[in-house]
Amino acid sequence: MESVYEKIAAEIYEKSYAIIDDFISEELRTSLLKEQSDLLEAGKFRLAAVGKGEKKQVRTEIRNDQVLWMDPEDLSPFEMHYWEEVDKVRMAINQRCYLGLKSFEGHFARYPKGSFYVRHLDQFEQVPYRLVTVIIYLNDSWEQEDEGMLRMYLPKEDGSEEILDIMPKGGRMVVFLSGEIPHEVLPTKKERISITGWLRNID
Ligand SMILES: O=C(O)CCC(=O)C(=O)O
Ligand SMILES: [Fe+2]
Repeated sequence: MESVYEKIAAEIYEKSYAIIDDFISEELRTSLLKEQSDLLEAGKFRLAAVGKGEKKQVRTEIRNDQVLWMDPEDLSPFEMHYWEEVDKVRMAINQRCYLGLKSFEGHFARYPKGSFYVRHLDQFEQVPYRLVTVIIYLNDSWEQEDEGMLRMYLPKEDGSEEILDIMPKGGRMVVFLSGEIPHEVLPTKKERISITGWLRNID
């Protein structure tokens, strides 16, 4: 039988994105959510920046979420568990798509009520090594009226775009090619928690 990792890889190969519900167990989801809220309370989150290196700056008209980067050298047991799962996704994508993915970087993200992230690509000049975006949502519950959708703009053969809105339901994983799918986070009506990361072709 095809594993969930192989299924993700096959979908990435076929359509450049994959959405998998219940990718992590409820136990791991609630543990990561609790960890996030403890870190937030400890004042560890910062307003997210855009750009990289000298061009890095906080621009709240572009994005106004708060993030906490994970330290690969100092992962908590739950973070480690999640990274191991992501590593299986990495290997499956390499087998199927030959992307030569070598490592992962990621951060917790908290979108307070009213926050958003306007349309962008995750791969840009300063971060060409980001090949695959991997997001896991940690929210306890999410309803249509909470908004805060991830809106993906899927490029079509005729040059037009198809819009796909995805609810940030807890346990749901979204994977897509960082350089190919523009996307945005629509303004959220409720606090919205996730881990966003990127598989890279560098160590
Ligand atoms: O949280 C999401 O749904 C997407 C976040 C995002 O686009 C990013 O952090 O680059
Ligand atoms: Fe993004």
